Amino acid sequence: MTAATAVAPGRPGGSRFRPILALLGPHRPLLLTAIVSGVAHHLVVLASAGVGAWVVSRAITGAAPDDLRGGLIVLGLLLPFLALTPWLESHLAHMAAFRVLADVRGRVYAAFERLAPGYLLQRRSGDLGAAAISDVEQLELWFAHTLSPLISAVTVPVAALSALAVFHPALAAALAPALILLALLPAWLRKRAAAQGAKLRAELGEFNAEAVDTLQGLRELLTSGAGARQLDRLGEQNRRLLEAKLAHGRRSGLEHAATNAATTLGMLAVLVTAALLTSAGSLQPALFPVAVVLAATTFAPVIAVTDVARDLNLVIAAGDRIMTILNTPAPVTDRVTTPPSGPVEPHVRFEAVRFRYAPDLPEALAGGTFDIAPGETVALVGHSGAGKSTCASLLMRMWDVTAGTITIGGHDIRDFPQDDLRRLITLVPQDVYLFNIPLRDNIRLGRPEATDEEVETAARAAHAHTFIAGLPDGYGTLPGELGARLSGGQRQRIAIARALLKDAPILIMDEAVSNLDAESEQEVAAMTAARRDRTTLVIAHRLSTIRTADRIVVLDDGRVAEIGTHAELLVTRGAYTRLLATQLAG
Ligand SMILES: Nc1ncnc2c1ncn2[C@@H]1O[C@H](COP(=O)(O)OP(=O)(O)OP(=O)(O)O)[C@@H](O)[C@H]1O
Repeated sequence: MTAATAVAPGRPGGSRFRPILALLGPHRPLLLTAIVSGVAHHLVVLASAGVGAWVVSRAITGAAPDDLRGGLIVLGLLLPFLALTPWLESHLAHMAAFRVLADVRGRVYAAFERLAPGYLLQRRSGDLGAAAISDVEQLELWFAHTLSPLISAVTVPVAALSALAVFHPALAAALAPALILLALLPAWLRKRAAAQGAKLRAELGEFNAEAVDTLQGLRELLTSGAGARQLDRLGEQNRRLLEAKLAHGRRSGLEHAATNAATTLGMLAVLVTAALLTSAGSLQPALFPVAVVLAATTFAPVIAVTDVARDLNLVIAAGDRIMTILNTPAPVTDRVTTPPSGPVEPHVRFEAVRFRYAPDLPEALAGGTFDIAPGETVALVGHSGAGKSTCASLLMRMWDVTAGTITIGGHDIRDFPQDDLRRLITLVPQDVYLFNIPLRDNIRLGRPEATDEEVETAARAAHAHTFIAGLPDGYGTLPGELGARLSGGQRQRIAIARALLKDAPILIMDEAVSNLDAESEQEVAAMTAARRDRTTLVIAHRLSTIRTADRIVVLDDGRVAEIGTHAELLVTRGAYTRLLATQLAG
């Protein structure tokens, strides 16, 4: 799925905002108070402008100072509210917005974990980064700068129109068309705006993904001489992003110009009507400036909201992308809350396991049955795509089997809560990811409470201590500082130290395919240490690992072709022998 297709289809009308509003959660009262303050602010501005204009027009038409006192007292009383209400609105709206943003960020990252890895594999990490960071940031526009002005933009014109109607209905009638035009403008352009917003956010996500890809693969690009080509791809994506931004800007500019035209027309209409009414004697001369000032003040909240409304399409698109992530069902869910009672024997069994990654894809596993007895090492071998990694992923419940069962100690793995299941299993992957925290904390990832001594003991057993101790900062070294200076083997030994420290009874090892020739004695020794007394499933590529395994399961196109020891399988001269001849390194 690309970023573009990850965007949920547009929903009509106000329902487009409902999911975004639902993100408010417990911060609703805070935002409501901000909205009330915002509306109060605009009404106070309207009232003070009207009263001010009235006082001025009375003064210049020769009213006695005593006649002005009432108006001046009202102005004095309104003054503190004029100062206080905008501050309250901005402060509370930002407080609510930032809290919502923090909550949503947390929920998006929690969703990443819940969806891992099935959904994440289908989306590019740069695009996910965009969802997690910039899409969430985009919501600030809605919560801090849109909701309150939106409500003011409705209430203030209603109040102004009512006041004008009291002066003379014709004044209200003169102002109404411009206000209606302003209200309809965003609605007219909404469809185009929504499509542009979705496209812009999607192109931004794709650009992020492309940029992250380029940075992550910089070494490969340089060594394969593909740097210029990748730069072209990045340039092409940049051009598409620019086009999306320009289209968005063009519509935005058009909306801005139309807003100005409607405002000017509305002002003119009120001015002309008031002049005609005054000269006809239907409006007190003192109310002429009041009517004009009221009309002018009415437009301020409406213009403020049309200004932000121009970018609302981006908020909707960002909200859609976030909701897509939050609403995607997890590929695996807990069906129990407690694990089976009593000790669990680390005996793993795959029983007629069938699995396909999606209903329209062929079966990756088509009925595999095999056992790994407690303490036994089983090497899973087979050609590329035979289903080895799929077996490991299913055992860790990254996905659920389509048919058949996987059991540990006789219990279906679906009868364990996922956290309990993963406490029983540790994985040493092919590509070890090291977080940019000290090596010692990288090692204690699975057991944060482990002491420094325990970390060192695990590192010694994994034959990682000598090279770590040789680094200037030893166990305090940040992997980021090391850059690419750690070899694949060293990374794997750190992963083995992690596994040893976690001390789970079941171990899955995904042996590195690369650098088979560079296999060091230390790595072999580390692997042997990790396997000792553990039920071990090795996705094996090295002949030395395979030969020392207790049993070998040969997979062929998702089926178990043969099971036996190295010596036994050599005798049968079947799939294993053919595999040895063509693929396995010694
Ligand atoms: N996330 C996925 N989505 C769809 N199909 C997948 C996915 N992962 C693997 N497959 C497919 O499932 C089949 C088994 O793949 P798997 O990765 O288990 O093979 P493997 O034996 O581990 O291969 P290799 O040695 O190359 O890693 C292959 O046809 C592969 O293309």
